[in-house]
Amino acid sequence: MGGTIHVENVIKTFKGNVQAVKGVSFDIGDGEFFAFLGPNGAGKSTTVQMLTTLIKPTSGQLTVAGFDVRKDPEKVRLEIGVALQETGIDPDLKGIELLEFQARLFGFSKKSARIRAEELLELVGLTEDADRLSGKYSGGMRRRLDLAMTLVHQPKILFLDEPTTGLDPSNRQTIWKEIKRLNKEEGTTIFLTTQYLEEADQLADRISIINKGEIVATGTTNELKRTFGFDAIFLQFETEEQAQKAHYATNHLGRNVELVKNELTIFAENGTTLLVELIRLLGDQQLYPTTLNVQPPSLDDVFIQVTKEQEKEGVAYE
Ligand SMILES: Nc1ncnc2c1ncn2[C@@H]1O[C@H](COP(=O)(O)OP(=O)(O)OP(=O)(O)O)[C@@H](O)[C@H]1O
Repeated sequence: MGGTIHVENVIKTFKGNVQAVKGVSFDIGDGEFFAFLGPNGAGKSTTVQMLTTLIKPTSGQLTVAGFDVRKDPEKVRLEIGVALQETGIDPDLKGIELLEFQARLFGFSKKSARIRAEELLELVGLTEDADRLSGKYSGGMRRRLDLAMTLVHQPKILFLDEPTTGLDPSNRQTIWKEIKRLNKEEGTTIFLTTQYLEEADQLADRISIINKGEIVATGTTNELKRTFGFDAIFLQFETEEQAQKAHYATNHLGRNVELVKNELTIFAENGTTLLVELIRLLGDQQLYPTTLNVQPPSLDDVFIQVTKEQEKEGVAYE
């Protein structure tokens, strides 16, 4: 079973009949790096809280590392590490003390707790700050300490809820590097929620996007981009008049054509194939752009597309 997660038809209704999660299902394999994305209020935290045994589902099944979260929450807790948005670090304790304390909670002897604490401080680059009060740590240092705390008992699955929010690029890179290492070298299953789509794009094997309590897309980043994203062909003309003419000549191409002053953007499933026809059509009208480039879809485009389409049409993709 290892670090697997199985979620089937899970519903969570809060008091006041707020249905935060509406029949969500997904599977995560042992050692997989999974990113869970969605707009604010989509149901990400609620799902994470159910998986980490902090709240109970209204109905449906959640199995983490082979254990049912409802029947065996204690067993689940021993297999997982959880770093939530709010760090629960006591500011009046030193970095090393916090880690030793955490290790003792997981049954380490005094001596082995000290050794484990030192190992972890080294791992997250905080050895030199071991004896400083954690309350004096910077935001980035606190996040690294928080990550170290979740690793004390070598969990099979790590839940990371927005681990890099508010961090500068260099601290973000440090955290990314460590999470990547844990996943690739130690085979830790990672469940990541993040508002940085670029982070999910670079790190995750697979992504699910949740919107209004329902999963609207699941796949590798490439699959999602192929299915939901469009290439953007960007053209710039010398004058607005030329751009208007070009707009008129190419209006039927692609999915959508946008004109802003002397710039034209054509969105299409396969932009490179369309280029030949586009250049022919423009040539027929003696229209020659001063700039032309094709941009592949980004995960941002996918995100906007799947969360927007569902709002408009109530369509659910999977
Ligand atoms: N304890 C609660 N009682 C009532 N409603 C709740 C509770 N917790 C969450 N909700 C509601 O459930 C919905 C989903 O919230 P959730 O926190 O899971 O979203 P999220 O995707 O994590 O959002 P964010 O990105 O803003 O953290 C929201 O409408 C929220 O207001």
